[in-house]
Amino acid sequence: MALVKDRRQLNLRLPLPEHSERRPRFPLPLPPSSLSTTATTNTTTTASTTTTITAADIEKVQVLGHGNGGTVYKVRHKRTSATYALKVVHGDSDPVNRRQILSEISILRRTDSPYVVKCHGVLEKWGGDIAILMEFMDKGTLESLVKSGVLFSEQMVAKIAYQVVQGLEHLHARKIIHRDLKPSNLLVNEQMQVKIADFGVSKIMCRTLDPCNSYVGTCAYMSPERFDPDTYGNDGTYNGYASDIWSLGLTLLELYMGHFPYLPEGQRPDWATLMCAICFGEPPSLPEYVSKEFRSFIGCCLQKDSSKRWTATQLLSHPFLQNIKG
Ligand SMILES: Nc1ncnc2c1ncn2[C@@H]1O[C@H](COP(=O)(O)OP(=O)(O)OP(=O)(O)O)[C@@H](O)[C@H]1O
Repeated sequence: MALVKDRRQLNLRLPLPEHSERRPRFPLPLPPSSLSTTATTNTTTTASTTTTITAADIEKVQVLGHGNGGTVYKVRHKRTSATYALKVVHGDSDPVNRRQILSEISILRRTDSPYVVKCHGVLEKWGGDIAILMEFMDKGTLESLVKSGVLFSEQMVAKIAYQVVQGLEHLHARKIIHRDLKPSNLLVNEQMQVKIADFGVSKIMCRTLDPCNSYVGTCAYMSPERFDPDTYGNDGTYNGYASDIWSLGLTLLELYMGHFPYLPEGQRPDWATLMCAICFGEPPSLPEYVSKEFRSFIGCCLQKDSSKRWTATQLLSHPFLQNIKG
């Protein structure tokens, strides 16, 4: 069932990465590749095949969206007619944005999961720009579906939850923390496959529980310990893995409720009020009529004390996700 609703857009970003992440300055070499990307400028090789794709092989079809410092295009491979998404960060863009796309490339190259958007390669110089060739997700983002009025049933939320938790388990096993999980960073295709995307502010942990005290990502989906590590974190630091799980809980709640759960529908967010609600208020909850499995699953994600929050691996065995086929 679809219901068109007038929705407000949350855009509460704290865009500056922690200081250490702003160095070194551009120009930077491309991160080492585990894909079979060629060294040739303007050339890339897909991960799954040995076909080499050059910039001349693809043509832009349309703009899909704009992110921080970059543009995502729908592109077509001229010979095969295969469709891809091409994320381009422009040559003259802010060094922070260039650093973020290099970090995103590095992370995408470490991942190989049906639940994480696939990187087919990197076009090192597309007219002076850096571009990532990705699989094309034809239904856009979960945010765009919510905004268009799609109402998600409990069953649909469970199917989405299963896929995102699988994606998070894959990332966390590789010590990758997403740090900006939200409906606009979850891509969907016609088969309702959901994949985690946008690793611009993600972090690869050197040690399992490295301190991770940076305010990056979107404030609205940040866990209490990211605002107040002393109260809700572990020895004044925060566990980034657990923080991704909090963002997952809020995201699923938003899908089901049709609006950002901390605010009544249509109310404009106010940063200070929101931060107080996250840190000092009770976590948002589901209406009474939902199943006990659904309520429990959200409760396991939205534990204010990060040490009580379930891990991605634990969530995969939660009753809410049983009987869901991947
Ligand atoms: N692989 C893809 N397939 C289809 N559409 C995509 C794909 N990747 C991105 N898009 C579209 O392009 C838009 C911009 O994506 P991008 O990752 O650059 O930034 P964002 O997540 O919207 O913003 P920010 O980078 O500021 O967090 C997305 O919102 C989505 O609509």
